[in-house]
Amino acid sequence: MSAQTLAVSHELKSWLDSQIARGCTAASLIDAMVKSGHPRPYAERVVRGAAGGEAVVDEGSTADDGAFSMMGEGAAQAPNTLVVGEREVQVMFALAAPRTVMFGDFLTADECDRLVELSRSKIKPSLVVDPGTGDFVPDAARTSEGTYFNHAENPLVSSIEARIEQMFGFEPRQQEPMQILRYGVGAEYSPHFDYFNVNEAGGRRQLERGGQRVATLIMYLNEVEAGGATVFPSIGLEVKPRKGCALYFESLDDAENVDPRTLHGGAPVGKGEKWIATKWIRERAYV
Ligand SMILES: O=C(O)CCC(=O)C(=O)O
Ligand SMILES: [Fe+2]
Repeated sequence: MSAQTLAVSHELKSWLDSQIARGCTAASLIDAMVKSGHPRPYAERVVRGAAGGEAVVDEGSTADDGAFSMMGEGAAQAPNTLVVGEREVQVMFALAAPRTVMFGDFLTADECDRLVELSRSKIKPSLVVDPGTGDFVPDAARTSEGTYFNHAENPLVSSIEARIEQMFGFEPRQQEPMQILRYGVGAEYSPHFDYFNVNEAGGRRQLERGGQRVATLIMYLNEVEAGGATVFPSIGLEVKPRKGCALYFESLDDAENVDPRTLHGGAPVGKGEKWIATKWIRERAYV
């Protein structure tokens, strides 16, 4: 299976074929898939492929039960382990709204160590998007240091980008470049939204670069001795960093509106340091 091939279960494929044969529109199929828990970008790509007569189904794929898309089937039926290419990713917890899922073993310990190693020499104080201009500027609310990797900058980054596509259906070009953050003792990232505010000039400027941020994946690269949780104050959720785990959340609700319940931040580190890699996902290709 190539990195670009989407995993589609045989059940989903036959359901799509039967619905298309009945004359259902692509839009209604996509809506039905979203209602049953599939991420919308995955649904759109699968349906577009199916309607064009080229539904992507891979007979030999071990991921053919749909990776993340399988999780929409309800807690009792949803698998606790997702097979993504050659990896087995654990589902640690799942919250329905805002859709938030913690995955274990998303990265290997070795992948985490290599990302930290490659970043250590090039990190600088972190920037945030200026609401007025849309430029990236330093900010007291974000006392971490950071750097980033361009798309496919090295084979490790490429393989993580491909894994995100296989797991969630987000093509690499929809993924912003991978951001790396390091927080020392006391460093934090105050609660914020990852989505852009259409009422601010800077937000509108960012929206021109591939649309809204629809989802975020925060990958934890080390064990933090104390503090450093990712906190969601509006819903009372606190996620402790665990090396190799990845926290996924969707910034848009089922009606495709930005969801203020996704307010989140990085709590101050109490002891040790905290390293994360973040992928923000756009509606369309990031330009
Ligand atoms: O440090 C954290 O846990 C949160 C990071 C974050 O919010 C982001 O990268 O957008
Ligand atoms: Fe964030």
